[in-house]
Amino acid sequence: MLSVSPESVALREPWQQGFQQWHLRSKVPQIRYMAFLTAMLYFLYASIEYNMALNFSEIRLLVHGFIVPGTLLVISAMSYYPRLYTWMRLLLTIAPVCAMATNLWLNLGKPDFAFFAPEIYLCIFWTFTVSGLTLKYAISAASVNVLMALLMTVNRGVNAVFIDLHLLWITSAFLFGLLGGMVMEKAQKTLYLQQMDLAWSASRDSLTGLWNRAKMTVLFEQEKAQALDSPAPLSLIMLDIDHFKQVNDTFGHAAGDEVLIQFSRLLRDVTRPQDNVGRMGGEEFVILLPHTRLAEACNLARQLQAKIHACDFGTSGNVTASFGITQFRPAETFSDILERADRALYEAKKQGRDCLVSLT
Ligand SMILES: Nc1nc2c(ncn2[C@@H]2O[C@H](COP(=O)(O)OP(=O)(O)OP(=O)(O)O)[C@@H](O)[C@H]2O)c(=O)[nH]1
Repeated sequence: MLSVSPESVALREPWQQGFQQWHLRSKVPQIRYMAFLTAMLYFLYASIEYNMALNFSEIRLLVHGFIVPGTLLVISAMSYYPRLYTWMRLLLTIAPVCAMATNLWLNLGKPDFAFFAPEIYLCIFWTFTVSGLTLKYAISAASVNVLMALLMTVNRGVNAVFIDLHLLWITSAFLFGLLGGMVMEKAQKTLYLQQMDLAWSASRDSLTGLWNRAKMTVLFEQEKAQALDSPAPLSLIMLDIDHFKQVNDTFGHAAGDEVLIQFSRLLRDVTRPQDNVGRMGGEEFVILLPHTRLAEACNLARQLQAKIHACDFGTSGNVTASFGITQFRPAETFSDILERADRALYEAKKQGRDCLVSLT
């Protein structure tokens, strides 16, 4: 069973906004198929009504056989076009209200009202659990419907024997519908958070919270596409803490971990929001710098070096790092640019560490 830790939730930025977008998207297939199925059932409803030779049978045929299913089929078709989603939801919110109003208009005060009353209850329940509307919209539409049904039927045109049952069914439809809608939305929220949790742990280094190697590869591909499109420069810094083995050997593995965490925080603080900082493993880090030339990357590396010098890493005191810096060449892969940065870093280590080497 997956658990959603508050820490990772907090690190995931404003997830509510992400959830709303994800939730709306996840509802699209439901809206598509349920609108289609409901349209088919309305065709059936219209044909039964027509065969019963009721009052207003032409109007019933027009409403239940054309207007309502027509609207539902339009909603179903709109689900294929993302740019129409706002209109699709609006229509879907209005549709049950129109269906309810039409039912009351056609049947209220008639002796056979009770035959057609189930559509009222079903409509309320449908809005919450079947329609595909999110809870907020479903509550709005169902509340309007309940108010309308109550105002129009209580003391007006509904048989006194039937009224208590009528009220019971309206209340039940609303409460069961609301409960169903709430349970579904809660389940989807949990699912979304679990999905986010999995995505988070699959892309992050668990010790430092920086991007891991796999995610850095993906980010590189995205930045590369943008760099080629714009076109714009893209640079990379590879840095490695010097003599880190000694930190572990002298102060213990826990102190070494603390240095890695603090070092990562420093990298995040000094870099810009658009820069991607990753831990490639051990005490080796990579920073991908979009819209940055080699000379600018060297400046940033110098700033980092100064911050590292000035930082007190607790038990372990001061540490230094070596830097390999390079700029992206069109058509090269992540392995290619890493290999060049690694050569520069090796050279920096060879030159005595705590220094920068750049390779074009
Ligand atoms: N505490 C801690 N240590 C780690 C972690 N991952 C790797 N190490 C240690 O990092 C050390 C890296 O040592 P080396 O590769 O010899 O590098 P170095 O001592 O920094 O030497 P230079 O890079 O040549 O300056 C090893 O002792 C690893 O055990 C980690 O997650 N936590």
